[in-house]
Amino acid sequence: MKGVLQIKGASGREKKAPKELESVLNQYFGYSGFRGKQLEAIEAVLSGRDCFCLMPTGGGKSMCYQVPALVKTGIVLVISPLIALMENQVASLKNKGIPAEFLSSTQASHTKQRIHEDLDTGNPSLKLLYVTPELVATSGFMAKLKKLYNRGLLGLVAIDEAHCISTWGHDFRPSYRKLSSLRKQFPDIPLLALTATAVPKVQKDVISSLCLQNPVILRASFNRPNIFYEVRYKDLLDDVYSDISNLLKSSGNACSIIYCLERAACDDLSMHLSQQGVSSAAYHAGLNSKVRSSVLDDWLSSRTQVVVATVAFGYGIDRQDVRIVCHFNLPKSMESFYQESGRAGRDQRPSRSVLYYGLDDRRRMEFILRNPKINKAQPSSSSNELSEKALADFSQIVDYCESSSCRRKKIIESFGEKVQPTLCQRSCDACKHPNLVSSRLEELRRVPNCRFNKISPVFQSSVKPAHLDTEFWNREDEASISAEDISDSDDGNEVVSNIAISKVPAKAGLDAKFKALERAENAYYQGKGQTKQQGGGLADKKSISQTLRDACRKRLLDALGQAKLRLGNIPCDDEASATHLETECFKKYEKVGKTFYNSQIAATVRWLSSATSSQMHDRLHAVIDQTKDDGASGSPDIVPESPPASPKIVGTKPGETSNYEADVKPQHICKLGKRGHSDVSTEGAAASTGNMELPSIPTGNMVLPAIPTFREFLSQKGRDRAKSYSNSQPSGIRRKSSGQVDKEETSKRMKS
Ligand SMILES: Nc1ncnc2c1ncn2[C@@H]1O[C@H](COP(=O)(O)OP(=O)(O)OP(=O)(O)O)[C@@H](O)[C@H]1O
Ligand SMILES: [Mg+2]
Repeated sequence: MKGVLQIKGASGREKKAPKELESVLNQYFGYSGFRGKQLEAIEAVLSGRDCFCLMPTGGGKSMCYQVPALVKTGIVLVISPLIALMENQVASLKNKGIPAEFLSSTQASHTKQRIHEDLDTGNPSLKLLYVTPELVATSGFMAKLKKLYNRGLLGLVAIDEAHCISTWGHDFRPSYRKLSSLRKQFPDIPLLALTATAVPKVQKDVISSLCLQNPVILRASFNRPNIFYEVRYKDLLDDVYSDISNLLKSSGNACSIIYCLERAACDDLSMHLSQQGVSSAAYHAGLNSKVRSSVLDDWLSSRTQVVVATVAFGYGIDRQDVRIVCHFNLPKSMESFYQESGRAGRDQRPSRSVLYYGLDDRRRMEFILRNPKINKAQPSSSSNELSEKALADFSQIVDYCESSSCRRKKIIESFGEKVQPTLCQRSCDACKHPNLVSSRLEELRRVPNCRFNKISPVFQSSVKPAHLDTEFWNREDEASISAEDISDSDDGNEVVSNIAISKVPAKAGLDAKFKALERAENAYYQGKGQTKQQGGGLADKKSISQTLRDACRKRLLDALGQAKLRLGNIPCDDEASATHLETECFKKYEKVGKTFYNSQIAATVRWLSSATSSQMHDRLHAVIDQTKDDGASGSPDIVPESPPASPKIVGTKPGETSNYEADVKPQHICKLGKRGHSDVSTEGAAASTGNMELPSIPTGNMVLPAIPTFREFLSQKGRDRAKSYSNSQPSGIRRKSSGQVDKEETSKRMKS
């Protein structure tokens, strides 16, 4: 290699004048001066000190160990979390004529052998060696390092992405914890810990976990002044796909990254963008490595404008001129968001971060985060603690989106840094267009509450969501590390990566997803020690208790009393009628369980609040007949009112038109018994929720609450939302037609 400055002794002080260091920077990297804390970090390790260096994403942390490698005796060992990251840096160093290699199971054995042979020589040619934390933990590799150290050939150990060592960090990696022995193994070799994303608690944790001794602590500001931050609200957009594609088109084919939570969403969005004329490709761990590297190559060489990716597209992607980073789904924490959005504008030129906030996305992420796998590497942490922490981290992102105050300030303060009020200079949407942001948030608040709060038992469960296909960590890369490289690896316990692994193919149709949903629901009940309805009895928790039945009968009795007040005398015994109605509900749903039973009771109460006399008569005829037969009532026969002209909606207020009228489907028509007595079809065991209005069943002159199928239940919910959302929208706001919302929301829900 050309002109490396040779200095005696790997350890100890090897001070260099800043001018000399600058000339090395210029000679090898072509940069005229150091950025941020680079020089201080380099000087610290050259003086033999441990150093903790916190610099923003794209701040140039790599230089803090690359320059020392060129001026220091011995090899710089770089510990890095991902093979992709190592490959990328090694290739770029080699291009500059700097002898660098990485060791991983992905390399051919002859390459590995060549590297090992070089390390074994008295004077290795290598200046930088990149390895995974798993490899460092193996006894074989540690022995090799010891040999290097004993021969005075280990110059510096750099731990990149050092926040991975902390369980409080956003990408905790159990194998990083093994690095705590480095300080003891190599007492006089400087350790350099580098990270962009560490709150004060994580900073302390990193320093103590690595046992850094009297380290030089360098903290640059987290501020990325060249990034404009913006949030867009999916629920207020006509068409999020068009919005994104317009955004990308208006940027003039700029290089961009879009992050999605799920693989299927990447494929889907990439397809939509391509259809709308944006050059894009999907990238996720579900694609084979050939496809992934060709996607990456095309993007790096500008043949593709946009990569639509999961977090698999992350560390190590060092394209300097990324102009836009979009989040199509919510990131899981502010740290993840900062890392990901920080991939924009590494060349320090103006760039954008656009986060698409959706209420459904929020619920989905909350569900995922509620289900962390117990991390055995941390016996003190219960799954509840982990989940609480994850939810607390996530709430910062929700706050970022749902607040009208400066986005930049929110980001920076989340890392514990104080912010001057004048810092932003209108470089976020909230500072640039405060009125617009406030009014959008107002609109968002008018989106029905149920979107925030109503979560089905499935989504609250502690079971693994079989229908989710998310990526929080690049598993593929980890999986590619062979047993040879991983000694006693505990990555199987990794918290973040195990949260959701799909068993449903990404492109599974709606039916498959329904089935998966049902399976998840079954698993939920099993997880609760309960048996779902299939063919038999219910375990205690799900069964309909006598107390519940009595309470429901009382509820029906009250509703019946109100109905009688409204309609005048109806010749039926109240107690018997309430019992009759309750028994109907019970018979229908005793095998299914109390959720459906409760819903049916609620539907019946609503029916009682709007039924006509003739409808009451028809439904309660058995009780009325009995009353008459018993001679308990001397009232004359009821003269039925005219049947409703069109099917009515149970619970619809007088004068209110409904979207449902046209939707009553033939399969719902009840079989009529004698005198119009209904026998509601039990097809599809599902029911309304307490606040859902369901289509009634027209049966001649009678209207009964319908029992929708599971599918209808979901699409009804969509219609319901669309209706109240459109009611809540001020005129002039663009909105979807209810049918459109219905279709989209149902399919969105199913995608989740
Ligand atoms: N002094 C400098 N002057 C100009 N460009 C620099 C300088 N130092 C580094 N860079 C460039 O900045 C880019 C980002 O550097 P680097 O990858 O080291 O950032 P990082 O801090 O490690 O970011 P991340 O946190 O995302 O890993 C690289 O392309 C690098 O070559
Ligand atoms: Mg880096």
